[in-house]
Order: sequence, then C-alpha cells, then structure tokens
Amino acid sequence: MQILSHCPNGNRKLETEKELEQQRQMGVGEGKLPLFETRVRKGRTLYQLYALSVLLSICMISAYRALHIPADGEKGRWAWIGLSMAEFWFGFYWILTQSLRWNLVYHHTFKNRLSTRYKDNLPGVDIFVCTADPKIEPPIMVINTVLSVMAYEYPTEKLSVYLSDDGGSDITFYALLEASRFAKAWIPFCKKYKIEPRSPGAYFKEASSGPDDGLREWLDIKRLYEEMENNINSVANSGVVNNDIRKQHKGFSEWSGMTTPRDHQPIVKILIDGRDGARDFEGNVLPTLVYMAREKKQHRHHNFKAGAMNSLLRVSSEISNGALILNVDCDMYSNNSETIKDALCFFMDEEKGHEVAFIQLPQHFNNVTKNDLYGNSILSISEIDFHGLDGYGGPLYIGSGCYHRRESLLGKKYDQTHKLELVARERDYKSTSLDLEERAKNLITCTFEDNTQWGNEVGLKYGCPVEDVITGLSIQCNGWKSVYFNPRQRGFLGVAPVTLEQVLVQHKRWSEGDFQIILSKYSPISYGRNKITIGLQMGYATYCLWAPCSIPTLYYAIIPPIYFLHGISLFPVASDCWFLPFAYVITVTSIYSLVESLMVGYTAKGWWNEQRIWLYKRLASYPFALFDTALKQIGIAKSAFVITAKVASDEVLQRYNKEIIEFGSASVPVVIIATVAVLSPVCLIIGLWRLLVVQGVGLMGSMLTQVIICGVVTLINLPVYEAMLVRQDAGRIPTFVALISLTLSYVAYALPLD
Ligand SMILES: O=c1ccn([C@@H]2O[C@H](COP(=O)(O)OP(=O)(O)O[C@H]3O[C@H](CO)[C@@H](O)[C@H](O)[C@H]3O)[C@@H](O)[C@H]2O)c(=O)[nH]1
Ligand SMILES: [Mn+2]
Repeated sequence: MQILSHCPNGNRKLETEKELEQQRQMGVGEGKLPLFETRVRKGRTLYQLYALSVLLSICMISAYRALHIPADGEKGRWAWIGLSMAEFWFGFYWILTQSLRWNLVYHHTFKNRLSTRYKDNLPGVDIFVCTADPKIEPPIMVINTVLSVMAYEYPTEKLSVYLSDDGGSDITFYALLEASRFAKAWIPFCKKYKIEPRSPGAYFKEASSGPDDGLREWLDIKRLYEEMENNINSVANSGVVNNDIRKQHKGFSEWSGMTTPRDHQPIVKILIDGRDGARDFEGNVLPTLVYMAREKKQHRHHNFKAGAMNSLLRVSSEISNGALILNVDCDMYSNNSETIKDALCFFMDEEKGHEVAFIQLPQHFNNVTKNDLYGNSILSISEIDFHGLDGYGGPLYIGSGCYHRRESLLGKKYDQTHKLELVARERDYKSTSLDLEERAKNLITCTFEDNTQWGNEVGLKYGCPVEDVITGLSIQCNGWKSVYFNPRQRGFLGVAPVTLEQVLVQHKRWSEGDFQIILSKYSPISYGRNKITIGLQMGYATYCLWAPCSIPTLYYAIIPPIYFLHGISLFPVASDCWFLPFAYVITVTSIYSLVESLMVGYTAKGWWNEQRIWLYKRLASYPFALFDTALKQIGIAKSAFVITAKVASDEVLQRYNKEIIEFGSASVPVVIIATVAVLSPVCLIIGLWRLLVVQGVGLMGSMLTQVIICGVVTLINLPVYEAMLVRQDAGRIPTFVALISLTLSYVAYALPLD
C-alpha cells in the first residue's frame, strides 16, 4: 500500500510506509504531524486493465446490435431493438459504477496525537437519536442505543444526548428515565473495565462472564440491567404507564391530556443536566440527557426524520450547542467507544480539517445471517463503493452513523478564507433547566418553521424520502468535503430487516428517494456541475439510477426466455466471433463480482444470495419506486416514510436464522417475483424440447445465450419453487399466487410476438 499523506507544507506527496514510520518514530515536528493519513489502494493498474477490457466488449456488443438489426418484417425485430436499449443502459450504468472502483482510498487516524495536542480542549458533541414508534422500535432497544452513546470515551461534561420521539410516547419517556438512572452505574463501569460494546443489551448478550478483577461488580450491574429491562418491557407490553410510575417524574404530566401521539404539544425534558453537576456513582459528571417530542397536529405534515433532525438541531442549540453532531437511528448502537475521537482527528487536523463537513461511518448490522440471506450487509457498498467515493471528494451522508459540523449541516457555505475551527463553546450557565426547556419548546412548534428557510436552505432538506443523501449532496455542493471512515472495530451496529417484504419496502424508499434527487433541483448532474467532481457526480448517479435499472432488468429476465420458447434467437451464434464479447462480459464480470465479494467477507453462498436479492429488488421494488415517483411528479402522491420494522415474531426469526426466505404474503411484489421465476423454467423446458425434437440440435448454438439466461434465472429462483411447492410454513408462497403466476406466464407465452 502506498501512503498519500498530506504534509504540513500543503503538498500532498507520496511516501512509502517505511519513511513515514521513521518520521513518526523520530517524532519529527510532533504537534504539526497530521492527525490522519490517507492511503490509496494498490493494484489499480490491474483493475483498470480489467475495466478497459470490459468497456471494449460493451462497445462491441453495441456495435453488434447496431449492425445486425433484423430487417423490417423479420421475426424478433422489436425484441432486438429493446434488447439493444437494455444493453445500452447496462453498459452506460456500468461505466457510471466505475467511479466507485477507480480510486479507492482508506484513512487511518492518530488519536494519540489528538490527545497530546489538544488535551481536554475539545469541542462539545451533541448526539441525536431518532425514534418514531414504540411498537416498531421497542423502547428497550432505543435506550440501549442511548446508553451506548452516553458511554463514549469522551469528557462527559462535553457530551449531550438527545432522544427525539416522533412516537410521542410516555413509554419511551419512561424507558429513558430508567436509562438515566442506570447510566449512573453503567458509564463508570464501562470506563473502568474498558468494555465494548457499550450497549448493555448487546454487551450482556455477548459476554458470558465479567472481567476477572470485577466479577462482583459485573454481576451487580448485570442484575441492574435485567431489572431495568424487565421493567421497561413489562410497561411496553402492557401499553400503559401506571400511576405509581407517573409519580416518579413530573415529566409524565405532559401526557395527562394527550389523546393521540399525532396531536400533542411540544415536549422537552432535560433528564440529566450536565451543567448542574449531576454525577454517576463514582462521582464523575454525567452527560446531559434530553427527551424531545416536537409538536404534532393532525393535519400538519411533519417531514419525518428530516423534521425531527431539524427540531433536534434547534433544541440542542439552546441547551448545549455542541460544535459537533452525531446522528444515529434508534436501532444503531455504538459498537466502538472511540469514534468521536476518530472523527475529531479529521475535523481538527490543522491542514485539511477545516474543509470537512461530515464523517460518515459504515452501517453494519448485528443480525445478518452467515450467508446474508437478504444481502443486508451491503458490504460491496461499505467496503468498496464508499472508499471509491471518498477518492472523489467524499461519501454520501446516509443517515445513521454520521458526524457533522453543526454549521455545515445548518447550511453554511465553505469559505476558504475563513477557517471554521471546532472549539468548545460557552454553555448557558445562568438559565435553569426549566428556562431552557421552555425556550426549547418554542423552537419545535408546528408553526416555528413557517416562512423560514428550514428544510430548504437551512438544516436537513424536506420532501425527499432520503433526506440524508440529498442533504449531504447539498453540503458537498456548498464546497465542503466529507470523509468515509471505516474502522476495524465497527463503529455502529443496527437491525437489518428480516423478511423479503421489509427488504423490498426499505429499498423502495431508498431507490425512490435517490431517483427523486436526480429529478430535483439538487440533481448531482445539473446542480452538482462544477461544484463537485465528475467522479462524485457519477457516483451519486449510480445510486440515483437504481430505480430506472428495473426496466431493462425486467426486460432481460422476460423477453429472451419467451423468444427462446418460440425458437427465435436474439443473440449471436456461439461459433460467431460476435459471441465473444457477450461471453466475455458475462463471465468476467461475474467472476470479478464473486472474487470481490469473497474479498470483502462474503461466503460464496452469500454472493449468490446477493445476486438473487439484487434481481428481486430490480424486479419487485424499484418498479414501484419509479411508479410512485411518476405519481409524485404529476402531483397525485405525497412522500411517505415507511419505518423499517425492528422486531419480528419468533417463528419468522427462526426461519430467518435458518436462512429460509420469508415470502409470506400475496403482495404484488411476490406475484412479480413468482411470475418471472415460473416463466424461465417453463420456457427452458418447452424451448429445449422444441430445439431438440422439432428444430434440430444444430440450432443449439444460436440459442446458447438464451438457454444460459433461462438457466441462471431458474437456478437463482430455486427457493421460489421450494416456497411454492414444498414448504408448508407461513413464509411460503400462497398457492393462489403460484396459480396467478402460472396464468401470467401463460399469457406471456400466448401474446403475439413481433
Ligand atoms: O417520521 C419519522 C420516521 C422515521 N424516523 C426515524 O428515522 C430513522 C430511520 O428509519 P428506519 O425506518 O430505520 O429507516 P432505514 O431505512 O433503516 O434508515 C436509513 O435510511 C433513512 C433514509 O431513508 C435514513 O434516515 C436513516 O438514517 C438510514 O439509516 C429511525 O430511527 C426512525 O425512528 C423518525 O424519527 N421520524
Ligand atoms: Mn433502520
């Protein structure tokens, strides 16, 4: 690996690792040495040769299509033209994706240098946790996330944690109250024994025994945690907070007149006020802890997570006003208590830090099965793509696990002449907690944002189902850079969806949101022009164009099989030299993707599963994103945000752990998947019969590509046939869906071909 480190004199120069190590040992100019280094991945030439060879083949495929269009009246002319267009799209899309592979960079931080140089002179950090529904997002999970971030290795008086509750639930409030008490024992325990992860739930699930020198304490704290867990779960299960509990905190009075969580006054409760010296059991100051539920009115749109985040920005500016902001979803606990310091290494680097607006860490999940049944770990994105984007100005902001500079998130433009430093700010020590709460409440009423730039020029942007990506893009267009930091000890772990339907729904939101960005005024192509690098524009486009990829994929999965069934060839004969580029692209890109997947940690079966889910998303999730975007464009539909479920029944979980796909319902996506799945083997069998018995084996060569397509689609769909024909559990494909799909396949067969 080569090291591309930036030197104090402002030049970026290439050095070998050895030289840098020598420098480090000599302590040359300690105090000026960078707080992080950047490495470029080796072996680029090999990759570039591979990419060029694929590019060449893609061009040859297009040339073949253009030169051999069937004449007017000849069979398969329109199918041919359609295939040419689909291939052209795939080729074009493949070129875009090169931006994610061309120039991978990796960062390494020097936290020791940060500590020696800045000691305690560190900025305040405000951590925002968002939750929206106590049923879908159980309060015990939410507070585990809260506790994990309260226990960061960071001066506690500089740490403030805010929970935004869009569910407006007194059960969540109660859980947070319990957490504020438990924190007094938990935080000192974590720090004393340096335990990881600092989500107590996750920790006790993994740790079968405590530290040798603190077994007693470990047992005590485990018992405390279990008590709290029981209390919270029993309140959550009963659905009501009883009067005894209500008496414990005056904050519960906020719920006395509340009839529905969709209509209530603004609530801000400072449960721990770091200023007034609230202390843990060891006598250390506790981090500030705040509960917030913004005002809701039946007919007022609340802009989902973006609205919550903007409210958090304002409330926190009143209470702690940290210069740094960390945002996590309520299911994504911190799995590495050092990442604040890592983030600071980028922000506080004397040479480059002032350009950086946000540091995104990868999103990993702690419930992914061995062979990643639903392709949830998206490792090719977190281990490759984002390192590639980083080489062109920085990754996307993808929500959870992102550190922001407050100013850039608020919409400030980057100014080269005016370096913004991250410094500790004076907190308001004069006002009482009550004063702060009252002032903060006024900032989160429904009308507060009326006639302001909030949601537009200021804060997170409204109106897009992926508020994070569009906001990050506009920050980058404001001149800022971002950094992708992927530490060995994973920064955050969340909960990935465990049924096919949930996966498809989640991807519909993402692909729809991303597609809307490219159509919006913030399109990375037009708005981003001359503001971000071309590599980054291309990188954004790969995500923004997920949704339209569905059409050529549907076409490719349906048309070649049907034409095969009818004995019409749409590809060159295997003995023809035009066959070579097709064969080359298919084989080489598949091998490449397999090897890459194995390298980033997939099993071979995991790779195969990912191919399947990739197909299903394109067949049965992205088309709906396209459709809804069209409705939205003509003004019929409004944006929605379907929250991803974080709990599932034991039965569903059992199947998930056995890696059995949960089809489960007779939804339209399942019908599409089943139809495509049924079509391929039917075409394969009838087509082969026709070829072998009627037309003669000699024609096999002209049909080889179509046979392969049918074969691969059939193989990848084996779980579908099993779910239709063999399985008896509730996750199977209902019989009448199987019948519908058979009927639809027949219709596809009977349709007149061109
Ligand atoms: O009205 C809402 C809806 C959602 N949320 C919160 O937003 C977060 C993300 O929601 P989730 O259903 O878990 O969506 P995911 O698809 O898992 O989230 C990813 O994608 C979202 C954008 O679509 C980003 O906001 C997230 O940060 C990112 O992790 C959760 O903490 C929710 O509680 C709210 O606070 N208010
Ligand atoms: Mn989530």
